Amino acid sequence: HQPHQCHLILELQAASPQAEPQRQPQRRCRFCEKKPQLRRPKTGHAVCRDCFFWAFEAETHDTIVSSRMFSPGERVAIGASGGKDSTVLAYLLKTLNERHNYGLDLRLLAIDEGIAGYRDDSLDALRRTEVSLGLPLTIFTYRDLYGWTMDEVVRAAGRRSNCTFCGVFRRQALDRGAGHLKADKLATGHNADDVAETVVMNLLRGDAARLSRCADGVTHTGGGLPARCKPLKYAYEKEIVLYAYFKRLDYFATECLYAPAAYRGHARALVKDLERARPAALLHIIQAAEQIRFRTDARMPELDTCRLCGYVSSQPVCKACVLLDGLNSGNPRLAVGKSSACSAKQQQQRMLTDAGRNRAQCCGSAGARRGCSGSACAAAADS
Ligand SMILES: Nc1ncnc2c1ncn2[C@@H]1O[C@H](COP(=O)(O)OP(=O)(O)OP(=O)(O)O)[C@@H](O)[C@H]1O
Repeated sequence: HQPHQCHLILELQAASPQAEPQRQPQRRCRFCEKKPQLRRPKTGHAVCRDCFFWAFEAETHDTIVSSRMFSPGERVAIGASGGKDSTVLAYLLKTLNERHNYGLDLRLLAIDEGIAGYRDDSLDALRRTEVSLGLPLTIFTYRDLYGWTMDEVVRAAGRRSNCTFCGVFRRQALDRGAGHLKADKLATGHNADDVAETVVMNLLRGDAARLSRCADGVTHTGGGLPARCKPLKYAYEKEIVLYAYFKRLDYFATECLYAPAAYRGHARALVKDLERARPAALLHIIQAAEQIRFRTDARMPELDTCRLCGYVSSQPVCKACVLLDGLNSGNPRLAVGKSSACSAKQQQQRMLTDAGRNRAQCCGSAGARRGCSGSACAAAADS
């Protein structure tokens, strides 16, 4: 485990019953006769290691069953980065699939964004997980899908907007990867902290459309894409770290070299603060978001398909294609910036005209086979 994760473990151990003189030390685990080894960050219960495993696994099973996340016979692509959340997710899905006979065909799906010294190392950890869990791993790279690595994007666009590029590309890359694997579902390791942050962020942005679905355990993207599932949506990040630690799971613990997005950082700090004051706050934020109902006449964006790459989009041209166009035309910042509705429309119109011309000149439907890296051709290659 890397230093910052060890720090978290020490912090958690410091909060354990043995180390807390002012609290009455508990002699017995909350659920059995054994000595407690930790205090659960989520519930405050003093528990032994085995009962912690049992509770954590039972809660994940309950999340899966209560939201009817999977059906027997489905192929599930697990978005796996080699980090703690997705490593725990892969381990849990394999364990629960066998224990409860879900009947799922599990695959590991990784996206290599091309960040030297970060993703290459985490993929090494993931390859070890592939072997230890015996789940087949497929890796897609930004370089192959978009013609750019994130290191190159950062060199071209600077560090201010790197999370925008990376997030938009990764979302689509995971959809494309899952489509390639013919997966029915795409499971990700988003945990309770991630979901609570997203709820707060969407609330602060006044983004009603995203707020209405960001706390759902299963989200249907439409357009023939596999539904996205979050089996760890009620699992606290601290408990995921403890679970991985006690199970001795092999994962890569370093943060991305390109700092996290500024705005999400505010939401994260706020949520962590609230959790410190009252641990149940995370769950309450998620449960509150699940209950929100929108007026039936509220205008929601209508989902369609991008006319360039064929993936789901609420605009004629999707965000990934717009960002890619900015990079390829040497104007990456323009693509990220908040352009007026009018100039955004003009840019999309120009892209559609250019794409029509290019396709007629070089690609057609056979373009993908000839190695064109344009997004329209990449989509044709996928389909
Ligand atoms: N490069 C990737 N390849 C495949 N899946 C990914 C990748 N990056 C993120 N994901 C999926 O999205 C989830 C949330 O991503 P996020 O960027 O928040 O990472 P994280 O919280 O560090 O998770 P992890 O600990 O799994 O890396 C991950 O748990 C994983 O399922």
